[in-house]
Amino acid sequence: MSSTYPELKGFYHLRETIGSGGFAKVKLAYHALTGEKVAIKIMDKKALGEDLPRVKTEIAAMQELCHQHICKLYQVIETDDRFYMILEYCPEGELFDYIVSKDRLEEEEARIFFRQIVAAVAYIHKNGYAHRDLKPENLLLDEDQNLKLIDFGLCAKPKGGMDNHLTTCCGSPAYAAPELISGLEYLGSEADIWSMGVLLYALMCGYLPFDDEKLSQLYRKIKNGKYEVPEWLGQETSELLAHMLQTDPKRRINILELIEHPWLNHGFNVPVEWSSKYKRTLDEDCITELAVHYGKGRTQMESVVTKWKYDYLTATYFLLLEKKMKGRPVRLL
Ligand SMILES: CN(C)C[C@H]1CC[C@H](N2C(=O)N(C)Cc3cnc4ccc(-c5cc(Cl)c(O)c(Cl)c5)nc4c32)CC1
Repeated sequence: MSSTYPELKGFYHLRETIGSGGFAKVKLAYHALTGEKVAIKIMDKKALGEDLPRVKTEIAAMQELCHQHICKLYQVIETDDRFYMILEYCPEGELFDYIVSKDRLEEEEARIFFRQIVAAVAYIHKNGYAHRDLKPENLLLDEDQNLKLIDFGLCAKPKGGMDNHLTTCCGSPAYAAPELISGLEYLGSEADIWSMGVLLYALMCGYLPFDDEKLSQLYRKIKNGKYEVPEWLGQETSELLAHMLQTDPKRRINILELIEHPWLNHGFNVPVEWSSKYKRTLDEDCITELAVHYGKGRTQMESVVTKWKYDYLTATYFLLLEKKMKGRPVRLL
């Protein structure tokens, strides 16, 4: 098998295919030095065709974004024919399937998930990115039922910052903001808020606020902004949704108001923790273990790791840190 993917031999032990998305195949694998599970997204350059830029966009974004509710990128391998992205493994799959399996979520469970989604989106906006394809299919569940945001292929980092407008119409139609589908200039942050409104509705209803087989009809419904409010939503949830699914982007709730919104904070005495739990400073124990393993001095090890080349060393450092955060021994095999 490893002859098919020679670049992985000795570094990762490949297992079964766990999913495929468009132009990518995702396989389960074990990182040889730590024994930790990873997901490897494998893309064939020829098959990518004009989607090649999306891969570069996704890689660049994920190398910059390091957050507890964003799927972690550990390593990138590029060959003449392929891209490999070594990613954080999320065994419970897509949030989409979880909602379908439960028909719809109770308010308390929806709130826990939505706080994690808002935390991830606040973090990427703070770092100058708009995701532009927020939907339950792009939110995965890890083994602790925590959400991890994926698929940054359509994200944008507007030149000059988030106050600058975008024009490309992209993302999934049912989650797309009215200004985005009208071909108008739009702000990525405002479009993401709309998509999160559709997401919250889908979490609590199990179906979409705007839906139609005919794309032109769907667009008309989105621009009209009218949707059904089932009685189980309750007053406060309906008000929040109305403020997120506001067709005028200038009157739509913004991310800072969203973080403070009473609905998000019901039963919580701490606001949404949107900053990253990953520290800027290197973890001593991980550096020590790496230095011993590679027979180098600590200082030399630190300077090599901080180059963040997203090579096998970067992956090994992050996976050692993962082991430490899960209370497992910080040891290389
Ligand atoms: C339909 N989608 C657009 C793609 C689908 C591919 C399989 C994937 N998956 C699954 O479907 N399991 C059932 C298992 C699974 C486990 N861990 C994963 C870890 C990362 C990813 C992942 C996939 C893609 Cl295409 C990415 O761009 C990124 Cl950043 C991350 N997918 C995983 C994954 C879920 C999404």
